[in-house]
Amino acid sequence: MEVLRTHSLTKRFGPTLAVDGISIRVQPGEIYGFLGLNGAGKTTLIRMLLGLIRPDQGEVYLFEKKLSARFDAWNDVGYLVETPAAYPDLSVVENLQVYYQLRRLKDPKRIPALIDQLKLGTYAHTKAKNLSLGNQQRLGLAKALLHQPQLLLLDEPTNGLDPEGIVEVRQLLQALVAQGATVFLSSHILGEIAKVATRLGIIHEGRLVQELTNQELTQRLHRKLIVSTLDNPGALRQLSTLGYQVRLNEANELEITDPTALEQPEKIAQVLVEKGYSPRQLYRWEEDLERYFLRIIRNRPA
Ligand SMILES: Nc1ncnc2c1ncn2[C@@H]1O[C@H](COP(=O)(O)OP(=O)(O)OP(=O)(O)O)[C@@H](O)[C@H]1O
Repeated sequence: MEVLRTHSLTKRFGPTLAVDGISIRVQPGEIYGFLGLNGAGKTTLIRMLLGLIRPDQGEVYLFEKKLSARFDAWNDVGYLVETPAAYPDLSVVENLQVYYQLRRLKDPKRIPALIDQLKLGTYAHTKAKNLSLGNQQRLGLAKALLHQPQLLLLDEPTNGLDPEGIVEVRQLLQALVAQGATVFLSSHILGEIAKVATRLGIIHEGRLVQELTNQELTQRLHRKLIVSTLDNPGALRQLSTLGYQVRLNEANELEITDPTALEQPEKIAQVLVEKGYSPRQLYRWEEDLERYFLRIIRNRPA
């Protein structure tokens, strides 16, 4: 069963095509990370997944049920979209009590357990309007989790959190998935999302430009061996003669992209020493995630 599926989902705001024919499938137990720059269309997509805005075209299926006015599985969905809304003059506990009653929950231990889980204990009686952005986000997450939903739809869930909070949310999501939940979350930071998502969708200008697993992401990062000697043009000729893929970069260093050279850089060092081009420096360079992300969105087909 697919927990979430969209078919050619499209939304236009005047001249802006905010979401352009997006089809995605999310399986149970996945943490699907939806990644895009500001304005890429993430929030619009999540709002359509929640029925908060109506698509111009396409369909959404949650738990294989088509989203419509008759959709009846909202109790299985938890969400956090943009800055979480809370009753500003109610405390953290009171805010959660409102949602507890609206959801007709019957487990009085649930609220203290969540306050504990989201490390909101110190602020339990603080009015929502006086919380920091990070703690408002924690309260938003607590509300999303209150009814123990099977599917969580989270728009930028780490917004406003400090590095420790980001790690805690990551661990929390992993724990929820271990208990059987499925998560769909958006972010504009690949480095962050790559740490938690099992699969990634990259969105740019409303279009899904790439989908890949975390493993595929690691394999697709560019890697090269950077070498410098006292005579780089001479070393380049030597290595080319031996059949290596090598070039001089803008800094006049040797860049070797052969997989064999990357696996065994010591062989390159040995060859260069034998031919009289002793390396002064030799290191492996790996593309970072942000560079990868920018490369993918810039190289996309028109
Ligand atoms: N209600 C609206 N009216 C007009 N344009 C809108 C509306 N909502 C979104 N847009 C436009 O649609 C595009 C996608 O916006 P969206 O908020 O979905 O992007 P996003 O990826 O969530 O960005 P961010 O990370 O900044 O929230 C943007 O160009 C935005 O200006």
